[in-house]
Amino acid sequence: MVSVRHKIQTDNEHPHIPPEEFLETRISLPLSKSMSARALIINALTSGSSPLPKVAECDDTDTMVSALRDDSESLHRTVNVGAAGTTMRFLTAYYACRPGCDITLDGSERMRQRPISVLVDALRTLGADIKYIGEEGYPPLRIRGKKLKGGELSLVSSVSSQYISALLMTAPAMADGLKLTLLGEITSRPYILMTLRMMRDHGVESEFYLNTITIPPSTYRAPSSPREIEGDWSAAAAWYEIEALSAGAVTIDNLVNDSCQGDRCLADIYSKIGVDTDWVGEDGGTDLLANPDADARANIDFSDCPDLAQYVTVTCVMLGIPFNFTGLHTLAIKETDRVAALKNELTKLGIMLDDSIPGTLRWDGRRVRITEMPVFDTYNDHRMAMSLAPIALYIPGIIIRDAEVVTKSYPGFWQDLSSAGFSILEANEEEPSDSEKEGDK
Ligand SMILES: O=C(O)C1=C[C@@H](OP(=O)(O)O)[C@@H](O)[C@H](O)C1
Ligand SMILES: C=C(OP(=O)(O)O)C(=O)O
Repeated sequence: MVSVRHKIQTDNEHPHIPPEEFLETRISLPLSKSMSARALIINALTSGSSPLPKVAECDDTDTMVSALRDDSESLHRTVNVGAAGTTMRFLTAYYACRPGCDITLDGSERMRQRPISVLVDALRTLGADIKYIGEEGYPPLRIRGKKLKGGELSLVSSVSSQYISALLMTAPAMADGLKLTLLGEITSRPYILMTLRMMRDHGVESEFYLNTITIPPSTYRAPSSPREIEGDWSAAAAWYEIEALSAGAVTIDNLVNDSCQGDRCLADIYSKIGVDTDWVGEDGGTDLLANPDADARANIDFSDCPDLAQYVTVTCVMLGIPFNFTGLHTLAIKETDRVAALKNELTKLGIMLDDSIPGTLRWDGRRVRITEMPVFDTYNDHRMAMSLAPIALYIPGIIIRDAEVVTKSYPGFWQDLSSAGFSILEANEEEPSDSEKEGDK
């Protein structure tokens, strides 16, 4: 639990930012965990020695690194992926097509509630041997690896793109390759394109025409120099939020404009709610420049970029920008039910969000005055902690419980916030009661 303050003092209703307390910082973001996960799986599927780029240093990537490292030592074991959904889904397909392995794949309590049947059904149709150990449709899984037959398959694509990426990366090793027809709305499409692009870097061509992706049987080839893993655009969201709320000077060192990460659309989203991006900023960095619009209203579809929703929601409520967000149907099966978590936590700021239409979140701009210092819960979700922390710019002294959750994707988050001028204090778990305080005297 940490208490987050910033030098900027405001009154809650009418935030003001004294010029002498100007926020100025230069940040180097953690590397993309999505690119890292793909680089690691593709590298493991590439025969011979393949140079591996520098990957992210965070819980989700560490889990994947150790699972794949231990893979050469034992084919029969239990692998626990903790809270890493991408790792869970990618390893399921990886082990299913790895002849000779017999793996029990498990995760955190929450992972056991995150559905995986779309992927398991698909892999079984392609010839895989996978059994549910506990509840049907959810981890843990027992996977006995074998050469998969592959072939033609139709798949519901509105639940998670991770199932699709997992199948695509293992497709070249299938006897007949894979012809995958995506049914329904495709969620998180840019992540699928990232997968295909990184496969192409390793010599595997594919065709994505209308809603069908075709990958012939083929082998991955090591590129002469591997694609560098970029700074994480999803992690940049906290800094766009900080810039929007502080109107300070935030420079980011390692953002790629022509990125293969779909969350690059962050720059476009924030240009509509008050932050411009100057790509050729100070000393080669990217400068974020607040450009507030008093009449802004935000209508945003998050189906291509679900990981940005929490940051943009908190930004809008703090800036008083009414919104209508759509494409949020997958948020219920992430680290927590993110819409429910946002609704709960923002009531602590006197804000009522409306999620009566499934997959949407709306706010009409009204708030009621709060009288208590908010103590925020984080629901084992790194993005709850990171999106709520910037509220300290308006309400110094907020408390964030279980602040260490950020290590899932951004272990240096609190350190980076400190260097930007926030003061992060360890808060006592239990406030002393009045009688205890009396007794101390
Ligand atoms: O493939 C990936 O690297 C990811 C895909 C997205 O998940 P969904 O496809 O389940 O939306 C995203 O939310 C997740 O953080 C990372
Ligand atoms: C949803 C996320 O991760 P995962 O699905 O990999 O657990 C995330 O990082 O926001």
